[in-house]
Amino acid sequence: MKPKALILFASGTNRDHDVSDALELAGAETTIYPVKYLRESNVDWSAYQMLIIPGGFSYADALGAGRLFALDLTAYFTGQVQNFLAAGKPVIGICNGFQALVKSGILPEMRMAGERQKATLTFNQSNHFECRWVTLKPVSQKCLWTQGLTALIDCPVAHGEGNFQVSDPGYAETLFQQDQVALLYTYPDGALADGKYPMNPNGSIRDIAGICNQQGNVLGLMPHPENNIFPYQTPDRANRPDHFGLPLFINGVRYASQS
Ligand SMILES: NC(=O)CC[C@H](N)C(=O)O
Repeated sequence: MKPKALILFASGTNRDHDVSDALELAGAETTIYPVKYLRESNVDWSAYQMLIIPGGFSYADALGAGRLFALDLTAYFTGQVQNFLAAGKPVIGICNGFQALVKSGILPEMRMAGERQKATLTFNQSNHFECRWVTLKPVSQKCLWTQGLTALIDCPVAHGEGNFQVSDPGYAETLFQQDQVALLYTYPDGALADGKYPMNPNGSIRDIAGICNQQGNVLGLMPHPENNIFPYQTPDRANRPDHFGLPLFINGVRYASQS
């Protein structure tokens, strides 16, 4: 049976159909629900095996990108989200979704009440919106989404607040040691970006493009692998035919169908 993916939509979300296409191509059945509808209905989230928080400009990025979407997750849907996390089901937040997962305290690890935030996503170092293609190296073997991926992924970024930073400089190293760094920004040949712009498009510490939680089921990433799933989407498809974003979604769907 195809695993069912629940895709959340808030006003201003715009990559919901893109991620839906990627997941369906990877073998899932998807439903896009406006959070407004979810608040007013009694949809049973436990009928879904995957939870997706897509990219966009939810609530016009008011008070900081992803912050109000984060409130949806922690205020309106606390129980459903906690159940998803506790069950170890695959969860992915892409770009605005990553911002929501970080600002809700779900990533990098579940934040307890009163605990200090260990990481954030802030304004790009360039001080402007970055819309460009980047190359990613999948790293984490703990993260179910990136486990076993060997090929680099080419895909676009499109964000103003994608600069991943940590409150304690040592914490970035901890994330590496705990195998929570899922994806890194690299040069097109896979060499680390080493902070160099534009390979690292936003100034993220240690070239971190995506992280997972300690359990490895929740992935958050700034770039958009869902926008490189068909050959015609790649600007350099003659030379780089093997750097699609689809394998990441196949991993998530495979895991969901086994559990
Ligand atoms: N593509 C996106 O999800 C963008 C996220 C957010 N609106 C930003 O600009 O940072």
